[in-house]
Amino acid sequence: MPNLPNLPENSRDLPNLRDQPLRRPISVAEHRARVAALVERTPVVRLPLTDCLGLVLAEDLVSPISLPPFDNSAMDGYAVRAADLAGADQDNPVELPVAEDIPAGRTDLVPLEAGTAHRIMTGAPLPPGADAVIQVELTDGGTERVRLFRAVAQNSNVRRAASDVAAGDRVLVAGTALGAAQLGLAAAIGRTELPVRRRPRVLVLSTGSELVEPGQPLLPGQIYESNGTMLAAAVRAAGGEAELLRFVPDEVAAFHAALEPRLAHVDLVLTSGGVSAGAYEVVKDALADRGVTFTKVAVQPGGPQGAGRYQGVPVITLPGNPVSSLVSFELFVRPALLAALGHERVDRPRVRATLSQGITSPAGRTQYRRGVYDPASGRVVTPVGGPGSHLLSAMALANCLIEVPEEVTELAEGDEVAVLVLAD
Ligand SMILES: Nc1nc2c(c(=O)[nH]1)N[C@H]1C(S)=C(S)[C@@H](COP(=O)(O)OP(=O)(O)OC[C@H]3O[C@@H](n4cnc5c(N)ncnc54)[C@H](O)[C@@H]3O)O[C@H]1N2
Ligand code: MOO
Repeated sequence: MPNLPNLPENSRDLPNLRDQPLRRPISVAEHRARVAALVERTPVVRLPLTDCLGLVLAEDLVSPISLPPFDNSAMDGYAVRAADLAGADQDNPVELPVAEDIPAGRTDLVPLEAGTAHRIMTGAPLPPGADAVIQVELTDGGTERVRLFRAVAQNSNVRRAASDVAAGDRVLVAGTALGAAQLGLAAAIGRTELPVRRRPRVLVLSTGSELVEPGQPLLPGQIYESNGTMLAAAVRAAGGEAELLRFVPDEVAAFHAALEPRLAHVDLVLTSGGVSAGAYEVVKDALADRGVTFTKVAVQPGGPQGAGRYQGVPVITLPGNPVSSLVSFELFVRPALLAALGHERVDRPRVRATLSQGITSPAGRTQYRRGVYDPASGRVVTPVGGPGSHLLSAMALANCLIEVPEEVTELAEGDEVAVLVLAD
């Protein structure tokens, strides 16, 4: 019998569905704190700027140089002495000889003599003696002699050295998230590497004897493995490195054989499936009483959860239903990964919005319904799909989660709700 856990031959020997002690579920906040306490900050390393996007600066960044490093032109035009253009206008242009041509990148500076102009390009160094630049549009563009049709004030179109950054300035503080502008600034002051906390290495392990590799034919009872792809993407989007291990069957021995050789290389193990109340709960069977605590969390979706350390390595066990897996990643794992990287803000933006239609929610559980939030339409949020945790296509249409508090069982059209914004 392919792809089945070790079924006893005699069905009377089948394992029992688990006795579930009727313990009160723990709150979302409690489980979140439990997961957060498990995942430590990663060590500080120096990485090339190209590898730093989305990471967090671990030390203040001090500039060894000024920006701009030299006085330079803000326009394509002519470097002049403003006094030489006094009184110039369309009808009475001033005509000057063009003594030099200064493209950007020219490094030998010839002083500007009074009564002359240097043709100069944007970003090129201002010659000593010049105190203004007149843009080419206000001239006849001459190369030997130039007619200048406007007077200019001193310092016009001149970008002074150090007007952006002075040598010795602290340009970024430790804890800054590195996006395009911050990485651009680091390069502009001459850095090739930055000190950052390295990406947490996460083993994403999907269990389930029913799982088949996408692209292969499906037999009745089989489905394509999707949580691995999804959770690995979520890990990467949160700044982690994901190692993906799919198709671990619902057999404890196979689970251990797959997991153990990888433990030494990862900061966190993230499993999906095998944690609820069935007869073949491989993750629970393999890890309960070995450092991982399995609990019910008062949340929908994402009720059955586990967290702990196995052989010293943090393990978070997510439920197998795809929407449960991703919503619990959002609530519990993503904040922990961001904190491991040193991010100060680990939560999604939270906004108030108005429901476009009524929804219901189970008592005693915080519900996270998938929604489409449109800030342009007066902050309206529209639920997509129902509450079912298999409704992955609705999750793929959603850009937010609608939070319904534990004690609320019914909301009407027009009611105000809290929304966690996942994407624009
Ligand atoms: N008697 C009870 N049954 C269930 C309970 C309960 O409290 N009592 N909880 C339900 C809830 S809520 C959830 S969520 C699920 C969680 O179950 P498991 O974590 O054990 O997950 P599985 O049973 O392995 O799978 C659930 C579902 O998801 C599909 N799945 C699993 N892994 C993948 C994957 N990698 N890619 C795509 N799809 C996957 C799997 O085929 C199942 O359909 O338990 C409820 N039951
Ligand atoms: O809590 Mo389960 O995670 O809803 O389907």
